[in-house]
Amino acid sequence: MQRNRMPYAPAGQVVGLLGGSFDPAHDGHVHITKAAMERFGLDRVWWLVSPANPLKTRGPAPIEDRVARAQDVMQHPRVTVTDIETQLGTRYTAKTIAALQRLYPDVRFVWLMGADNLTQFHLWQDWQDIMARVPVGVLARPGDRISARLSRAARIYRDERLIGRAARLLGQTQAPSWAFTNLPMSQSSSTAIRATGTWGADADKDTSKSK
Ligand SMILES: Nc1ncnc2c1ncn2[C@@H]1O[C@H](COP(=O)(O)OP(=O)(O)OP(=O)(O)O)[C@@H](O)[C@H]1O
Ligand SMILES: O=C(O)c1ccc[n+]([C@@H]2O[C@H](COP(=O)([O-])O)[C@@H](O)[C@H]2O)c1
Repeated sequence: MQRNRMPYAPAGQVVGLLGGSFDPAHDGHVHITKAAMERFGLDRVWWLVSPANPLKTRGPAPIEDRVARAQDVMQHPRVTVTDIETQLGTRYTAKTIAALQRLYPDVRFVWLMGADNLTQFHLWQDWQDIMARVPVGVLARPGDRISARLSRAARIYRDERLIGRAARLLGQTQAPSWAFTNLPMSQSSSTAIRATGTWGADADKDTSKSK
């Protein structure tokens, strides 16, 4: 893990940021990461294993455990699993992105998320500041394709959406801009894994989505 060490990215590269609880990481995360690199023209992706999602009431497993699992699951030369938010002392995405832009002024960042997060994106702290700072790449997720497209963020930023092949230029565009990509969808979810009782101290008690 890049513990106490910030990851490297050469000047001019486009780095996708996939923030998540990763409680635990699964093949759906791997699938959208590879798809995002290809569909959005990213040079690298950094996974930001979150100290805790501000909108989730359920406390996640210890970050060391989540990072270790994420590193087992995600092995790719252009993907780095990080605990950047713990190092920066940030929990809110807007603050994390602002800090990264200060630290890496020559790198272009793209925020990545599944369609379920676009649906509630307008509830995130300073979400319009995130839109103003970085292009956003959204990946289809089972059950959330329609609600994401009807979401408040999608409606407000309707004219800033890159359609079709233009999405490959996402990292080169000036924010606000965003793209939604359809892809063969993965049914995997951390909630489902926790429900099997194979992950986390309280996994067999937690069978419901805690968002
Ligand atoms: N199967 C999937 N398809 C598309 N996006 C996904 C998928 N699984 C996770 N994501 C996205 O990856 C990011 C991190 O997800 P997260 O760590 O919360 O996993 P999760 O499976 O959604 O967890 P939980 O079930 O606990 O809510 C989020 O932006 C989420 O939307
Ligand atoms: O900044 C916020 O207000 C905010 C609210 C909800 C979620 N997020 C971030 O969204 C990412 C996805 O969270 P999760 O729990 O769905 O994997 C993760 O990086 C969270 O920190 C951020």
